[in-house]
Amino acid sequence: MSSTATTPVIDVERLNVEYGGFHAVKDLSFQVQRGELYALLGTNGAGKTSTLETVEGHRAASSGTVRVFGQTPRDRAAVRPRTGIMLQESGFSPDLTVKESVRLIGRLTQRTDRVERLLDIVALTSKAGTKVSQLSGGEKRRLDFATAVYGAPELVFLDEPTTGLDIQSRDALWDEVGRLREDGSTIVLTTHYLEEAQQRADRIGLMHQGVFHREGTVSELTRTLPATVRFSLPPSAPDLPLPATRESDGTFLVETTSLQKDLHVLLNWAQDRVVELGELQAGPTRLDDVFRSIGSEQNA
Ligand SMILES: Nc1ncnc2c1ncn2[C@@H]1O[C@H](COP(=O)(O)OP(=O)(O)OP(=O)(O)O)[C@@H](O)[C@H]1O
Repeated sequence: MSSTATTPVIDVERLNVEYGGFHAVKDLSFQVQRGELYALLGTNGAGKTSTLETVEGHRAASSGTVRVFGQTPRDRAAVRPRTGIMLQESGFSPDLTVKESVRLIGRLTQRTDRVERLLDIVALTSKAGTKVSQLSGGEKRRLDFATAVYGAPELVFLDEPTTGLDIQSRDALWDEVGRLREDGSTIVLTTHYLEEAQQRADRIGLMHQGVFHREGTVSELTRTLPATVRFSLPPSAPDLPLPATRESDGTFLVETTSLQKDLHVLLNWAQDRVVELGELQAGPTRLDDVFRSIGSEQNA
């Protein structure tokens, strides 16, 4: 591969963000490659917004380097036309209509698109002439998304994009993200909905107190923690074939790093001894568990 092909879309080297004496982001380094969906996740106050604002060019780093498309994001003229941004708080003028707001983004970014196409994606066609101030919270989020993906930018930042959206809107949003990715766009996502990140992210940076607690693919992050099997047993059940702990609600919990094998052992045992496993649930480690481990590792 040529060096251009391997140049990351985002390259952050030893980024520090300080507010007065408070060190919010500490020597953070990461890269996002072209076409990746990278999720920046973390506990409250971890430093995600501070990091994103710096990468988006809205905030100067205290030290370290940030490159977007190989250039400094502070050079708005170079980076803005190639970037779509959906912030947590929209900055629309309340007096503009939905259609005018989308058009304005076209002028600001110098990208072209069909306003009708975008309004259709976010189901705001019937609200095209409505003022932004008269939209519901979810409709404003959808308008934010429409403007972020206007003109299919090469890089799209989605800051908690699905907060407050109904299921139809979420599905439509992820469909459009899928289309953008097919065309090679790079997506940076923050969300507190861990399932979304687990399903969709290629890689995750999990921040805590200004540093990465973990970084990697979903399976790299979850691999270090056991999967779980839960079930209840009738009172007279024989001894279990593998170690389990009894929870306060009477159910049994098996923690395992070999989910398939141990589940097989358990099911065979139940079949042979005609034992009914009630409320049986088996599942791989979830990102929630990785998040919870942040607190327990600290307390250990
Ligand atoms: N302007 C500021 N002045 C002083 N401290 C700040 C400022 N902005 C953020 N901080 C602090 O820096 C830390 C990181 O904040 P940041 O908003 O980057 O976190 P976050 O990961 O986005 O959190 P959340 O998930 O709660 O939105 C927090 O402790 C916050 O209180």
